[in-house]
Amino acid sequence: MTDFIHLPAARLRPGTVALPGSKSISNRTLLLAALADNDCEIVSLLHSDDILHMRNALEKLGVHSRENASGSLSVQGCHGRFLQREADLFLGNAGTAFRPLTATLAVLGGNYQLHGVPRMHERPIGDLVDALRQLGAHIDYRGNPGYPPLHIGERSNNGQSTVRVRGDVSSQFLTALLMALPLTGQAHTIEVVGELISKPYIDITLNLMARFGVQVDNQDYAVFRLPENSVYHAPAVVHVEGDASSASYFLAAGLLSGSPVRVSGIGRHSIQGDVAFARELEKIGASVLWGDDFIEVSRAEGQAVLPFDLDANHIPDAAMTLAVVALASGGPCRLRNIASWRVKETDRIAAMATELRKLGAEVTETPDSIRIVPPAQLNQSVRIDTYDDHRIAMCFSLVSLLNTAVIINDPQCVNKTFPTYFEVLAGLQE
Ligand SMILES: O=C(O)C1=C[C@@H](OP(=O)(O)O)[C@@H](O)[C@H](O)C1
Ligand SMILES: C=C(OP(=O)(O)O)C(=O)O
Repeated sequence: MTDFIHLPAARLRPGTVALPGSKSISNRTLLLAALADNDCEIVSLLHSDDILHMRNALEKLGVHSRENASGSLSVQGCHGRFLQREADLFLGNAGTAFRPLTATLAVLGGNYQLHGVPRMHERPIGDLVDALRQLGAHIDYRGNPGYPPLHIGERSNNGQSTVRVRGDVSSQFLTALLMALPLTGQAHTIEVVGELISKPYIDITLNLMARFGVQVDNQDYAVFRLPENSVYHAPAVVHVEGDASSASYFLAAGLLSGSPVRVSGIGRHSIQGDVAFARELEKIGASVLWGDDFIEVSRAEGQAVLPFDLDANHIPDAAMTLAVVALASGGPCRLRNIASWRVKETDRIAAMATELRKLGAEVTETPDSIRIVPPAQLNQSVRIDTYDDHRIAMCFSLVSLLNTAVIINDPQCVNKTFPTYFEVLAGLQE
């Protein structure tokens, strides 16, 4: 039986949402804290499936952590070497756990099985495996070549000091390599082959590595140099920012409803590229207020939501929210340079096209873009399928702010990054 949530057409009151922690920062911080040569307290960590997969994996690898009365998590660093040299790790559909753990375990060596949900076994990892093999890593594909599940064995030698990795399928391969290479103790150069996508996620990686004491020289996102004798050393406390991709639903709600909606936990100094979503909203009619710890979006009376044509490569996750905003724009909209959508939780270009058409939009897809012509009037009470993709569930919930009731199938898929999403959205309603 399909579970679903019925969202009646709704109006919002002005309100504030305290964002859950950033998925990208939470999983990077957990791994770096685990590898550090000291202990670290992590504040405002995200609680969701993707983070549980990383935490469970680290526990199986022998990393001790403790939840404090305040809700923070203390992690005991393992000095760049896991106690457990054999483990079977189930990582769900968490790219930010699967890719970095693959690189870390391949560099450290051992006897490890890494697997996930069926969709994870369709998400490419070959470019990362090819890069790790240049370092002498032993990795076998246990299913289809180029995809999980993987077996990781002992590393045979120190391999090359210059490693080449493709950057045009997922930036997570480069992130994984960057975080793992300091564990060799040697100097390394990474050369990125092909144009790197999703660049702002590399900024998050480099920012957090620097906070853990490892400075990487970034030459135009094409060549990265890591110094020898690097050791991760944790700051006493790391505060995880609110999740900027999760913020996109509420910021869009501010534009669509016109009622001021504020998100707290991120602000003008955020290290997450997805805060650029607010700037894109500003270009299409939003009024945006930037604080140190909040972003607020509203729309002036009489101001329309405008159509757009955007290269969204820098904000692949938040761009899905724009695809739904397009329904309110009164004209053709296009999102370009988003080929990576096809290899994420589902084929997101195909899925968004199918679901937007149910609402009456005319949609054209290419291998790396989507064009959306909104209908004069949206179809009522459409059932949106979610393809086990949290972002499809969250972005289509915004249809309820367009005088249109909508049904979202299998809404529990939001557990990947935002388990309380529908309660928080309901809390903003009049
Ligand atoms: O490094 C990260 O934290 C992420 C990188 C992005 O993936 P790609 O680099 O595959 O686009 C993004 O879509 C994902 O949700 C999180
Ligand atoms: C692509 C995403 O997830 P992952 O970290 O699994 O790649 C996402 O959250 O939109």
